[in-house]
Amino acid sequence: MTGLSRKVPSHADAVPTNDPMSDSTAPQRITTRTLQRMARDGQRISMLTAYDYPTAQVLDESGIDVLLVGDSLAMVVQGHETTLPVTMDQMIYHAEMVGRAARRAMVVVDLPFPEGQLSIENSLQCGARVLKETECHAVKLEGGAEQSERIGALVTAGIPVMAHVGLRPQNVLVDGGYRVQKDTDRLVKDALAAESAGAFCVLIECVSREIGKAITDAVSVPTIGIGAGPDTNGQVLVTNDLIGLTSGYLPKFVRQMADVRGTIRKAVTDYRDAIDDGSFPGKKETF
Ligand SMILES: Nc1nc(=O)c2c([nH]1)NC[C@@H]1CN(c3ccc(C(=O)N[C@@H](CCC(=O)O)C(=O)O)cc3)CN21
Ligand SMILES: CC(C)C(=O)C(=O)O
Ligand SMILES: [Mg+2]
Repeated sequence: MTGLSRKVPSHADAVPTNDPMSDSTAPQRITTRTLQRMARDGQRISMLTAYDYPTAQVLDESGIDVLLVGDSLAMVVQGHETTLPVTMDQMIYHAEMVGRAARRAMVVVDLPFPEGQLSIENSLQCGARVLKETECHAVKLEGGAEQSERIGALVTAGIPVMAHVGLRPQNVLVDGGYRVQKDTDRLVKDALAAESAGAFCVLIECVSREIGKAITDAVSVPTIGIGAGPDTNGQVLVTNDLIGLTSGYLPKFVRQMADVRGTIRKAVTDYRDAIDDGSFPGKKETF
């Protein structure tokens, strides 16, 4: 432990305001500046994926700082083998639900394959759709140095960008699988290029602890790791992995903190058994 502490904020921390147009019970929204201040003050940033309204609501109420409408929804919600099939329209549909639910958290939306690889103008259109059609606040884009120009154009247009370096799941077919990334020089260069281009934060996936620290030391924007060790400014996981809703293989970096599949299975089999033996509906559930 490093003695760093993490205040768990809640909706009770709402900042009162005299503005009659603003909801005085609303908690103060996490922004790009909040994240930068947290990183500077040594306060760790928590981030999780969210794909729907009720889940986003409970994550937001629990004090998670950043919600990610990840393109992992292709795998954990849609049941695809990779993140490649999910479309921009589908991302928008889920981003609408998550944006509607989040009151305190900043909400970031992945640009799905291949929207972050086509023309810069196309990426601007996608980023603008996220800001105009959903109540979300930023986009995330896989890539580093080679994405500098695109990141710059998005930020200039008023669209905040989180860069995603290290393992890039949208490259899985080229790479032939998900591998820990080892090229320190290239990874540090990617993060520095993303920062210079205007990214407000760098997400680092699947690298050694040493590389996670080297990147965090090299850049002045916050870093958020997934499988990047404990020295990044924040951590992110796929919520379904965290709560035990994912079936099958879990990456080494996951800590499964609950067994929601088991909880649902028990509720559902209890329900089935209660129908079976005639005990449901009982007196209390009958008019
Ligand atoms: N459910 C889920 N969780 C995730 O974290 C996740 C997704 N889906 N989909 C998109 C990407 C893909 N991710 C992955 C998937 C697998 C590994 C993996 O198998 N890693 C190996 C390392 C192999 C090596 O040693 O190079 C491991 O052992 O964890 C890593 C990241 C992270 N993302
Ligand atoms: C794994 C995280 C970082 C992500 O990009 C996603 O959920 O799509
Ligand atoms: Mg993603």
